[in-house]
Amino acid sequence: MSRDTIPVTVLTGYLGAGKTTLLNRILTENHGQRYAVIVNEFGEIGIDNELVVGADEEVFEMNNGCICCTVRGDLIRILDGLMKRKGKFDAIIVETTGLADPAPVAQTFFVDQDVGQSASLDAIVTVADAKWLLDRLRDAPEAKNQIAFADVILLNKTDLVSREELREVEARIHAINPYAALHKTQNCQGVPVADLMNRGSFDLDRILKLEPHFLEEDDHDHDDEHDHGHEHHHDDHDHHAEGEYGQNHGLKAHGHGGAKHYHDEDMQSVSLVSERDLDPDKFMMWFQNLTQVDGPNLLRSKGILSFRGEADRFVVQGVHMLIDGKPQRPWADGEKRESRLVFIGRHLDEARLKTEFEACVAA
Ligand SMILES: Nc1nc2c(ncn2[C@@H]2O[C@H](COP(=O)(O)OP(=O)(O)OP(=O)(O)O)[C@@H](O)[C@H]2O)c(=O)[nH]1
Repeated sequence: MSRDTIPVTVLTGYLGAGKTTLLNRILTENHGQRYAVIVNEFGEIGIDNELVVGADEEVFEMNNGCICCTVRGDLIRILDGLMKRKGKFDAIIVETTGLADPAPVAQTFFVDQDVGQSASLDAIVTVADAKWLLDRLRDAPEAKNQIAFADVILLNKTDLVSREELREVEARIHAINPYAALHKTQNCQGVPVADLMNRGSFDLDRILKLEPHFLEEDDHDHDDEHDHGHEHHHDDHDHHAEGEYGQNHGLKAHGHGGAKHYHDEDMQSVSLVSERDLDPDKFMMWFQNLTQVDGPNLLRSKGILSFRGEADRFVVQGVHMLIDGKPQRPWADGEKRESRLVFIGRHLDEARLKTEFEACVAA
């Protein structure tokens, strides 16, 4: 890696695995580094940037689209803009949506000339959810690429699984990618930041074995141009890891130049906003019930809420039916008190969610 280039860490992992938890850890630890942070979200209203701590860092939002498709141009523009302010930060962290395939994001640092001259991909760090990863490897195409392309993997949420389950997930990860450094974590703790950042661990040769066309220039825009055929790639090499990686049968793939790229087209997001305060009891009862009943389809929910009579903003999080809620910080003077909630999942009934959310407004 050239000394003149800014190292970039791509933080990936499926919905709700713990990316923001890790990002917050990195930003709050005393390591003397200054980071510029780019956060990409699938929902149209930004929640993640509000959950990132550390007022010192500048956080650039990229909402309403997936970084590896429609908003990849935004990534290039933000990176170009950052490069004009070199010297103000030591490294860049890009947190992708849980639905992003990291391949085209990584590719940006090699095929875009301007970006490649000033920034270099240091590592792809993937946070994997010990509880849900095996399910997602079965039904979510992006999850497998996130593991396959990783240089470092945090197998997180070890508290939610038994030792046997953990061993099984670990074996599965190892079968897909035996090269990545694997750390087992709870709340992404315990791995020194120095093991994650500025390691120069991105290994282009390995990626070229996975994705022989990785360095080819894009030959069309980054619009959602999906090829509905079945892709069977990487069948031609013999290592067991890549052999397993190649079994993405029946998934919808589209290309960015050479890099094939998988996407779950059924995934949708619903964003809800209320300018009127919510009733905490009504909301929590609805949210609990919804996540229990619709949990299998509701992969991720998160919101920042204004509860009637409460001085603090309230943050709710859900990954399937596991939910969590806590006060965050007081609403600031002059800050607009509004509630924002995002659901990401399959077969979501937007009209119903909206009606039910509105019914939680305090009387
Ligand atoms: N039980 C448990 N919960 C965790 C752990 N790590 C994170 N969480 C919780 O999981 C939820 C999702 O964590 P995030 O860090 O927001 O996950 P994310 O990957 O950034 O989520 P998206 O950006 O929406 O894909 C939050 O409620 C976290 O508090 C863990 O090790 N154990």
